[in-house]
Amino acid sequence: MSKFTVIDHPLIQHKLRILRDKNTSTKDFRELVNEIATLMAYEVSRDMQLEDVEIDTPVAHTTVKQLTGKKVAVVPILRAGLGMVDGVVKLIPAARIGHIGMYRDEKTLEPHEYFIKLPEDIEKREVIVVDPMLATGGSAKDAIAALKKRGARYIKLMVLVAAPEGVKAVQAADPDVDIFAAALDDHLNDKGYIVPGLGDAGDRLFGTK
Ligand SMILES: O=P(O)(O)OC[C@H]1O[C@H](OP(=O)(O)OP(=O)(O)O)[C@H](O)[C@@H]1O
Ligand SMILES: O=c1cc[nH]c(=O)[nH]1
Ligand SMILES: [Mg+2]
Repeated sequence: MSKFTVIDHPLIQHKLRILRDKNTSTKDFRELVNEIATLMAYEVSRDMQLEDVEIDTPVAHTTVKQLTGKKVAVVPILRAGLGMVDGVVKLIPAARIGHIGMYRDEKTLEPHEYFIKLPEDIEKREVIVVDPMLATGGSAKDAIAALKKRGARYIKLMVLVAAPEGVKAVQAADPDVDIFAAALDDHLNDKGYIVPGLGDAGDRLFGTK
């Protein structure tokens, strides 16, 4: 079974409270999604490997740590995942970016893939899939399956708001994929929206409704 971690740092909780408010503007919503993504990336990257290297400071010769190991690819699930990319890249500037386009049919709640473009060496990279919302889990599961089909092996999923249904579904389908969320909400309503949630993340990010 994969790990499910809620990163409930006070700064994240405070920013998420503003994000959830229906009166928050598109401009603020966009900024906050990126800010929370940056704070979460700090924790999501905690297990990155380090190696010892020797350097000279102005005062002495010493052994220090530097990053080694796998390079990173950030893969947003379009559209809403795009809102988190800059926030993650702020901390991991050398990351490559892949894109997976996915929309959820409003009636059936089934996900449909409409675009995919990944870094060529995706099989060697640690992949951080980003999407603000994990609802039924259908979109995340299909995105992960599309990545695995193309060779990706080291995958993490980072979301802002998760529903218990979505966490369970991804853990069952992908026991190798650790999930990180800023909050675990209560349930899904009959339209597949997370309750209390924050509404339609894509529409709020891009101002389309
Ligand atoms: O867990 P699920 O039940 O699959 O729902 C979650 C998905 O729904 C939203 O995308 P949406 O389909 O609204 O597309 P958008 O990002 O273009 O708005 C959200 O950003 C997730 O990708
Ligand atoms: O609550 C939800 C569920 C799916 N997608 C969203 O954007 N919000
Ligand atoms: Mg949407």
